[in-house]
Amino acid sequence: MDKLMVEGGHALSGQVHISGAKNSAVALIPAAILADSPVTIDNLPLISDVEVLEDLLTHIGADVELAGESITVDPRSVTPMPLPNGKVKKLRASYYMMGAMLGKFKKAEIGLPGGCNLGPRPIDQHIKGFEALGAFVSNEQGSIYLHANELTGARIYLDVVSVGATINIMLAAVKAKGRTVIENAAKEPEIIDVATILSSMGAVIKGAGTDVIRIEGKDELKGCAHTIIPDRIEAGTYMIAAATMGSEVTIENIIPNHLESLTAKLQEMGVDVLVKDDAIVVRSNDHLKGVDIKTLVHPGFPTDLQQPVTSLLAKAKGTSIITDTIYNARFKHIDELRRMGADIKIEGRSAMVNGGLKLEGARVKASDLRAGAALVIAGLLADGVTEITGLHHIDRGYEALEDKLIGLGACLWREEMTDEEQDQLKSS
Ligand SMILES: CC(=O)N[C@H]1[C@@H](OP(=O)(O)OP(=O)(O)OC[C@H]2O[C@@H](n3ccc(=O)[nH]c3=O)[C@H](O)[C@@H]2O)O[C@H](CO)[C@@H](O)[C@@H]1O
Ligand SMILES: C=C(OP(=O)(O)O)C(=O)O
Repeated sequence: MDKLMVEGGHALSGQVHISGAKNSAVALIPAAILADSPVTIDNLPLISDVEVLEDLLTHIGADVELAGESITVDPRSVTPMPLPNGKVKKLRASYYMMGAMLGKFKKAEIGLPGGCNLGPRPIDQHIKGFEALGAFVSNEQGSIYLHANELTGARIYLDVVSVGATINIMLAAVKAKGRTVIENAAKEPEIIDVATILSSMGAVIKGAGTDVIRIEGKDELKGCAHTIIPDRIEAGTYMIAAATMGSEVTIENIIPNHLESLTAKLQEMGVDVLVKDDAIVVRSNDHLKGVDIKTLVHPGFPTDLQQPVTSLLAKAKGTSIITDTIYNARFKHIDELRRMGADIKIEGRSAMVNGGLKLEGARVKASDLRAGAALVIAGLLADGVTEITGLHHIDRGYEALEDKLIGLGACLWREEMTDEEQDQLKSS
């Protein structure tokens, strides 16, 4: 088991290339089994969530071939084999195997998903959607059992705007008889990406990216080729790192309007942000001021950038309040930032950051993916060396994080943990 050592104080400059979106990739790979012939997906992020999904698809009989950042899934031998806990627990998005297998086979047996521990993450809206399409759903001993005699299109109003439920219902509904309408649907760019691949397979989907999505089910879907959109959260993480430590950093291979809410907040703080066609240039300075931020569904400020941006707010002078309206317990990074000298208090769903204090390197633990990103950014800023454990969380969602940061001039490296350190980590 490794820990990440980050030596702070090095300015960042240069270009960083952004990978394909994790939250698209993890839906597109399960979607591939809906086709009757091979599906090729390009711009694949090389992250552990993707590796686990490849294993899950292989386990159910798909022929999966990887070539660099391209994956080809031949779904012709796939069977509705149960996917119990184990690998399924390693990521959140294994829940997309429910929608995809229900659509394909009218049955599925899948362990409850894992993913970042951000407080309660129910899947009641996914289940409500599957039931509306005609599935019988039960939850026994940590697994969800789904089966349907027939899937029939339905009108489904989501009580909570949910990315996962919207996509999962789309995956099942493309194979249902007749029309499905999802109301109060999520509008994140990854939903449009899923609609695009399903449309390339021959599905008819209208309204993805708005809060009403209409789907005409099809008996057969064909193979296709698809390129994943850039990862707006990875891009946002590098924008925040650049705003924290950058002289001039260009974030390349992105769709800038996916990042408007972050761009606006950075500008409000006094960061110079130049938006180009497929890149953003971030120039920082030492006179940043604190701002208030509220996370919202897209196109609002993404909850997945709430933790990384907290490290930047710790640098900015004055008080900032950051409120997470999506997850009320997404604050496990705060204790660790405090260990590094940050002055942050939590009140309900908000963190109050008294910024402008010096941070010192410390031993800290990443409790989840974006907490890890927050600690790396704090480590870049802090005096001395920060030791970060819990790297498996970071590896779920950031391709080549160290290489990309080293390319910008940061100083960081992995070291193997001693047996004693591993024991301490397990008992903490
Ligand atoms: C793999 C993936 O794409 N993960 C993203 C996805 O997670 P995920 O799809 O799990 O998040 P949702 O959009 O579903 O969750 C939004 C909110 O709705 C609640 N909820 C959700 C479903 C449900 O059935 N019932 C319910 O109450 C959740 O607890 C949460 O408070 O969107 C989140 C919100 O943008 C992001 O943080 C995650 O990075
Ligand atoms: C919360 C996240 O991921 P997941 O939903 O996969 O746990 C994230 O990407 O920040």
